Amino acid sequence: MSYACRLRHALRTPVGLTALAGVLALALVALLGPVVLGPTAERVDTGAILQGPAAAHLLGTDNLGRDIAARVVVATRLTLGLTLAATAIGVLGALLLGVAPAVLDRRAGRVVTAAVGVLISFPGLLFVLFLATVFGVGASGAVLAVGLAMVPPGARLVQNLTASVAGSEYVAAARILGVGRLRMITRHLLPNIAEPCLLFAAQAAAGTLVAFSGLSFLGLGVQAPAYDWGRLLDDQLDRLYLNPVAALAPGAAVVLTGVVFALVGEVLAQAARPARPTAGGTAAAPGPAPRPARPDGTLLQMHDLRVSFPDGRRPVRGASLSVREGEAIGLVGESGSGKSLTAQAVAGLVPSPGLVEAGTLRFEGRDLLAERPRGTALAMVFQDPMASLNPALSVGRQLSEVVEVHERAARSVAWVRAVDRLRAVRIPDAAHRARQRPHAYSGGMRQRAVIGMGLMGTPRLIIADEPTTALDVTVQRQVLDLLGEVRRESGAALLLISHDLAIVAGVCERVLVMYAGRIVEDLPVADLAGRAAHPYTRALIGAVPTLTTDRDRELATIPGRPPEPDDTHPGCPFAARCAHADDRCRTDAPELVPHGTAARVACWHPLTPAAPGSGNPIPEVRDASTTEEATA
Ligand SMILES: Nc1ncnc2c1ncn2[C@@H]1O[C@H](COP(=O)(O)OP(=O)(O)OP(=O)(O)O)[C@@H](O)[C@H]1O
Repeated sequence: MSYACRLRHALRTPVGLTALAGVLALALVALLGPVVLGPTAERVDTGAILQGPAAAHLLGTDNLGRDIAARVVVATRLTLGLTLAATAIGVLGALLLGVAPAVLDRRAGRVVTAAVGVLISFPGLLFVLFLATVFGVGASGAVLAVGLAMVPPGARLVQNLTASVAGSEYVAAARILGVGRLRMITRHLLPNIAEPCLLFAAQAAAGTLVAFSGLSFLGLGVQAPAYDWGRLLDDQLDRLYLNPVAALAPGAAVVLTGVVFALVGEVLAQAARPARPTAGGTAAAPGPAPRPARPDGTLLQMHDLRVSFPDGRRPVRGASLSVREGEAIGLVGESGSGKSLTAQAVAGLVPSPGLVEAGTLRFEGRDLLAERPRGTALAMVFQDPMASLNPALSVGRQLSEVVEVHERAARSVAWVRAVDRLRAVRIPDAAHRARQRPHAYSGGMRQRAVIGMGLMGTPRLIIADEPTTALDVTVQRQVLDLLGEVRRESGAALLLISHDLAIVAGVCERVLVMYAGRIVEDLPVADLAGRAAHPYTRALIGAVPTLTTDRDRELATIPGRPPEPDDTHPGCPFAARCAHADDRCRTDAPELVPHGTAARVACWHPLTPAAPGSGNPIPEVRDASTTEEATA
């Protein structure tokens, strides 16, 4: 549903109708008031000075005999005009300073954040009075003072909101897509923070009205002969006990208008509220023309990859792997072993302040430490499809954007391709569904849409990081089948990250086992059951439930815990949990070296192949029934 549709819907609610009536009434009074009652409000009548309420003068008269009711009505235009001008300054300033840290480079962003932090520490009222004095007494000085005083708290709010959106996967995906700063702000950041920002703007308008009236009341705002509600309040306050209605009327006008502003904010925010979804993501990166991969067909070449953080954590400690054209490789390991960071290092998505170093990190022959992967050659599918889809954009728009940005394709052409790709990933009624936003999709459909997004270009490698973990077991199989199909049809290679050996065994040809930031074994899937040589791989296999697992026995678990990412012990990281470890294992770390004809292992005491039939057969892909049995 478009914003206009949601706004129409919100306006039909009781709050919406009240807000609409209030806005219409204010607009009417502001437009027609000075025209109809202007002469009455200005007419001096020395014969009727300081009169109380009567039929001729509903709220009485002032010290020049002017009709107070007419003056309150006429003052509406100036009061609203000044309030809206100050609010516009405040909101614009808040948006500019609030979004800046997310799009500027890190140092400039920090300066802006620090400046806002300093400004916000001044009490608001003092800040207004200080600025009003700086800009001079008068309406324009007061507009600037009130507007600028609103900037620091607004900017802090926008900064916080932007930071949460900027950390999402769809923004990361857009960033490596090469989406420009302006587009990033208008398409990805602002639409997703619109709801709280609109509420803030409405509250700010109400606050501005009060602040403005306060300044005029203090004699720092509007100056005679001009008048707004604040000035009228000031004029009548000393007669509060003689003619209370004359003093209260401008105050009541301020309160009622503030209520209308608040209602308007609620309606706008309601219309901007994205129905909260769930999402995963696809990322593809920009770059020049394709370069052939290495002649031996190696697409991704990684040697001694290290990812570290300034706090001393070193979650990836020398991972080495290679992926050849069209190959499907599974990367398995316990939670925290560094699988995701390895994938993020390839895509250039390691979160700040993580440091990525490597002996070699090449994709299509291109050094990834120096340049980004080419165009749409690399597609990423993340775990949570909702986090990688922008909740404020239709799914079709998000897919089209990939080719609009990369191939400068016309919108209509990009849209046709988006619908086609959604159809390819079996989204039913794709033409209609493309116009919907992600919340209207089921979890499985979202993940399929994310895979479709990866297919908008010409991916040579798809990195799927736990793509089925967030999904219901019944749709896991569909998504895995789809990944396999996509790979066969597009010829792309697949790096499938999972903590679940069964999933990897069902989809991949080769398995890499990761432990404490290193690859400890690399072997064909067919060898998993009987020929795994690393004790850790054997233990992982032993922990996989199968259809023949005795339900009355507890599943095998690996005793002990993996080392923490800041652990500095020398030797094999698995030594403390390994039944075969000796002194050498505890002091020297083994390298990943060839083992047999088709495998590599990092172990001083690789195990000999298990006797035929004694290995734990890995079930193809755990489906709903197996999982239920396993957990029963
Ligand atoms: N942004 C970060 N800052 C500091 N440490 C981090 C950060 N991201 C990850 N780590 C550390 O790196 C370790 C490995 O993280 P990673 O996400 O790569 O593990 P994983 O094997 O993918 O595990 P999981 O299956 O749970 O996602 C984590 O345990 C954490 O200690």
